[in-house]
Amino acid sequence: MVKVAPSVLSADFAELKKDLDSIKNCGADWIHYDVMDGHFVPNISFGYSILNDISQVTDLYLDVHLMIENPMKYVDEFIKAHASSITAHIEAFSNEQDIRAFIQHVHHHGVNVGLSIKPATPVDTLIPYLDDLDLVLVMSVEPGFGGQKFQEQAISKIEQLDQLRQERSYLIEVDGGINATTGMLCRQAGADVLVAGSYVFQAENRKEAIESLK
Ligand SMILES: O=C(CO)[C@H](O)[C@H](O)COP(=O)(O)O
Repeated sequence: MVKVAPSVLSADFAELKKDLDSIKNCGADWIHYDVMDGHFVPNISFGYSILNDISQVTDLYLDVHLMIENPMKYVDEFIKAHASSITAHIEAFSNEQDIRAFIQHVHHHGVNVGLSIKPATPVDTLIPYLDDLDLVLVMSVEPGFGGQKFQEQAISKIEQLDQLRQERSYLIEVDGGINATTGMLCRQAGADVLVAGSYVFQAENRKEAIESLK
């Protein structure tokens, strides 16, 4: 069954513990944690200290999505803050050696590792690394903000990633503009994890929203 990963970017930060408990009770599988630095994307969110606090009050899988320049500079802080997986953007690296070093480093610490692609980045850029990844994150909006419209080209990317893998060697995750309709299209294309921010957190009934994605 598909996993649902509500993005805490859309949570009420003054009521974070309450919101985390609410999405767990409503059937969320993972927490998606969007880290934005104001450079790689034009928005600033939160860092590793808040992740560490969250890790003390939930047992949900902590799916960290780094939308930052120089991911290697901060990765140890997110490992120490109990990330379950750490995904960085392939566009944030300047060469293949740095990408391989990042993957090896995260794995060395027993944490799952992923690479993400922006809407304009082709799946082919990921091919050299796929055998070493636990997760591939397809952005279906331009990273930076919640509440944007789903970009359809994500579907063919998910299909391509599904064809490239054997025995679900890596999970395919999709993020941005996910609701019951777009979520269904992504599932049919082969997605395993649906990130949903506004659709879950702004729903009148979060349980129904999460169930509609599953
Ligand atoms: O990574 C993100 C933005 O960069 C968010 O996770 C994503 O946009 C989810 O929000 P929504 O479901 O409201 O589109």
